[in-house]
Formats: sequence, structure tokens, C-alpha cells
Amino acid sequence: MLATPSATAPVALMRDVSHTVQLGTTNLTILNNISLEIARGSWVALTGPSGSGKSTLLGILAGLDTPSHGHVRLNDVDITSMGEPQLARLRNQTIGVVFQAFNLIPTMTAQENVEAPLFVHRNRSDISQRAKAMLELVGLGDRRDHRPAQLSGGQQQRVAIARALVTTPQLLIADEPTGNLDSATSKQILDLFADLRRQLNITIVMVTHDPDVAARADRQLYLVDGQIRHDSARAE
Ligand SMILES: Nc1ncnc2c1ncn2[C@@H]1O[C@H](COP(=O)(O)OP(=O)(O)OP(=O)(O)O)[C@@H](O)[C@H]1O
Repeated sequence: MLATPSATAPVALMRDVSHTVQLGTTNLTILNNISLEIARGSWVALTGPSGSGKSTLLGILAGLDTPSHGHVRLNDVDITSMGEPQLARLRNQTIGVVFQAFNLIPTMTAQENVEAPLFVHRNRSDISQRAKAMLELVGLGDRRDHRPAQLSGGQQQRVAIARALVTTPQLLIADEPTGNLDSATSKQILDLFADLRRQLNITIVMVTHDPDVAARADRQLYLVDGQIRHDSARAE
């Protein structure tokens, strides 16, 4: 059994995290000694130049990648030494992920895309109802039978958000969630993030290059060369 998270513990925590990959005979340091706490219910924007390590940090925070050094805790549980089956279960319960390119399955309807993560371990009888309710929550109750190609970019991202949140995770990880959208649609998606955060009490960590998008978060982290150069939570 996984421990029940304490309401005050950070939803995610990194301690002295470094990540190095070997390129031929040289070691490339992608993340350099990062320590970070993500408060429950916060909305954090991760910004920084291309190649500064943002996606790598997000992947490690989500338990999709293991750092070469240091520790990551999700809901007060150290995931760095966890085996894959246990980690996969923790990820499924704790984390929802949204990507720039939506990554929906093109042959499936919106409803089927949102149902997909529930097939892992939930009671199958309520899968259809839960996916339907989630699509209604993101404003797509009338598009359940549409396939991705029959939806606009903003609608596809709404389906992806519904799919990420249908397992009731506490942490939503988003890598450039508005990167493929025009500015009006981006604003609608960010408004949806704000609504969902309030309604579902989720924590959001998103990577963005866009200062206007980052400004919607209540904390901004600026990464340079694998290090946190600026943390608005620590600013004067
Ligand atoms: N598996 C890997 N092997 C070798 N180099 C890698 C690997 N993963 C990432 N890198 C390198 O690490 C650096 C950071 O990559 P990362 O994708 O985390 O940056 P980023 O800040 O998200 O960039 P962008 O804003 O362009 O998406 C880059 O220089 C990249 O080439």
C-alpha cells in the first residue's frame, strides 16, 4: 500500500538532483544539483532558454526518468529507489501529463482517449461515466464521439487534459501545453487550468517559453544550464 499523503507535505520534492548522460567519451551534465519543493495546490511555471534542462527536470519530477544523483519524493514517498511496477502505480495515481503535441490516439474517439488510463486498474463499470464527466468538465460534453482529427487544436488539448486528470492525480505536469495553440486558444486553456486547479485542488507544474503563459502561474522558476537561476518564491 502507498502511504496516504499528508495535507501539508509538498506534493513533490527534489533534493540535490543532478542528471548526467554519457555522450561518447564525455559526460554531459543536464541538471546540476537542484533542490526544490512544490507546494500542494501551487501553480509553477518552469522557464529558461532552450536546452537548459526544463523537460528533463519535468520528466524526473514525474518519475519518468531517474536522476543520476539525488532524491525525488512524490507525496512524501521517495521514488528514486522504487522498482518500475510500484513506480508505474504511483505515477498513475499521482500524476497527469499533458504535452505540446496533445499525443491523442488518432483512431479513438475523445471518450475512448479519456477512458484509456482508467483501464489499468480501476473497476471497469464506472469508466464510461468518469470519462464522460471529465469531458463535460473541460467543456467537451458534446464532442465525445469525435476523433482527434475532427477537433480543433484547443479541443484536442482539452481532451488531453481530461485524459490526464481522469485518474484524479494531485499533480498535473504540462510540457509547453499551449505551444501549438494561437494566443486566444492558449488563454482559454490557461483559464481551464485555473478552473480545474480550483475545482479539483490540483498542483500544476508547466514548462513554457512564453512569458505571458508563465505569468499565469503563482511561482516562476528560471533554469539556466541545469541550475535554478531564479525562483520567484525566493525573490524579495
Ligand atoms: N538522453 C539524452 N542524451 C543526450 N543529451 C540529452 C538527453 N536528453 C537531453 N539531452 C540534452 O540535455 C539538454 C537539456 O535538454 P532538455 O530537453 O531538458 O532542455 P529544455 O530546456 O527542455 O529545452 P527546450 O526548451 O529546447 O525544449 C539539451 O542540451 C539536450 O540536448
